Amino acid sequence: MQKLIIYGPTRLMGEIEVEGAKNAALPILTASILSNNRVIITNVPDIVDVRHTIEILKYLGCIVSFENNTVVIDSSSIKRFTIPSEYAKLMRSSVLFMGALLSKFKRAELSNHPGGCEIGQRPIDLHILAFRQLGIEVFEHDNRIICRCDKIKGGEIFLPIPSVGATENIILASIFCDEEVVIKNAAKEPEIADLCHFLNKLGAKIKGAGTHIIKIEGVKRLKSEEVAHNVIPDRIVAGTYLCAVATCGEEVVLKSVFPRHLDSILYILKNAGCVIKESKNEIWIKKERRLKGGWRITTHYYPGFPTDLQAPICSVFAVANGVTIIKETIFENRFKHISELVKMGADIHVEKDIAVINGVEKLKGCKVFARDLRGGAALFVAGLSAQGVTEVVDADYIDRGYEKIEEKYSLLGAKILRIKSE
Ligand SMILES: CC(=O)N[C@H]1[C@@H](OP(=O)(O)OP(=O)(O)OC[C@H]2O[C@@H](n3ccc(=O)[nH]c3=O)[C@H](O)[C@@H]2O)O[C@H](CO)[C@@H](O)[C@@H]1O
Ligand SMILES: C=C(OP(=O)(O)O)C(=O)O
Repeated sequence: MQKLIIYGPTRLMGEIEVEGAKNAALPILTASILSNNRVIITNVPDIVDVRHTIEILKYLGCIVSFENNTVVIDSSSIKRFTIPSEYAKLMRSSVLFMGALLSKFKRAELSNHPGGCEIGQRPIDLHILAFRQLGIEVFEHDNRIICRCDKIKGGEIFLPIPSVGATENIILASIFCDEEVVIKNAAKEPEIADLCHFLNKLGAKIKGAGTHIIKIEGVKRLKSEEVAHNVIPDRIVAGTYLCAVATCGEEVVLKSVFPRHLDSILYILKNAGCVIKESKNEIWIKKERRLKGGWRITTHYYPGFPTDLQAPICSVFAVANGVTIIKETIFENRFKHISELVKMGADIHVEKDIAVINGVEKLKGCKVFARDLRGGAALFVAGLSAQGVTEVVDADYIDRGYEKIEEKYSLLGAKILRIKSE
């Protein structure tokens, strides 16, 4: 078990490089099993979910190395098409191996419902319905999902919800489809566009990534040459830095970032009183005065306000001036950080999917429990700004998606100690 001890209050100053995106790296690493040659993926964050994905790749038979944020994968000796329960349970993105293995072997088995943070029910009904539309037989028994097909049919698949995972799984399963597959109401998240960019480098024919209509023209085979790909910057990690500066104050430059992926949060922070300047790959943020609350923030699919930044933005407005209302529309159980923020002195009330935040002057450090990845990040941000010592217990959740968080924030002046215990 990991604990982070944060000595607040902190003012954050300096420059920081934003790491590669977890939610792009995970599907890209999964998709690499389709390649006929070595793939070299750079800018891969060194986080627990990436380590787990590499374990799965090795279990399947791939030869994988991971050094200096670069993963090299040789999948020529891959022989298995089953993801055992202990791996499936580790993280949500284990479900994406279904689509990739179906393209590779026309068979796939996930021996458990995909795991990950408990932020809602997170069914996979849309993935399964879509697979069936592609002509794949899907059997479900207990939590096991077994898929097989002779070929992947083409056709139109309408998603009633623009699910990120379902969009990615359909794309992965359709690479060798007989006729064109058209996904309507596809998710538009930049991480999906990055996955498609990588697959096209491998030789797939995907058009429309980043829009609501994605078209996959089946190919007979992928190219045989080695492919390299650099993962896009993590907009949620970048957004968390922005929230940290907006909560604690002072001046930071984020480097290696795509500002256009962060429009929704930049809009709020600028209007709340942060001074922000952007260039192509950098964001400069300065916060000198207490921010103005009084906002209504609703989480939405991209390019709306991301659910993954809902928890960190709660910490920002917990200490702003005025009442801010936050509505979580994507996941049913994503307010677990609120009771912990209240322990730190925040004045927040939750009613179903709405959190009403009445900003207080200051938070005070105490012992708090991370219950999921971004909720843990929110407590971390709150701890940086709080008076005194904050102990974030179960920081293992944070390690799923933030690379060496205490080292990165120490570079900006934070004082943080990591304690590992059994
Ligand atoms: C690894 C990864 O990329 N994770 C991201 C991905 O998760 P994930 O791919 O799991 O999220 P989805 O976009 O699929 O989920 C959105 C909503 O659709 C529902 N749903 C989804 C699939 C399905 O078959 N049936 C169904 O009802 C979910 O319960 C949720 O309420 O997108 C989420 C929404 O931006 C982010 O919070 C996660 O960080
Ligand atoms: C919910 C998240 O991840 P996952 O879908 O992998 O659980 C997240 O990144 O905030």
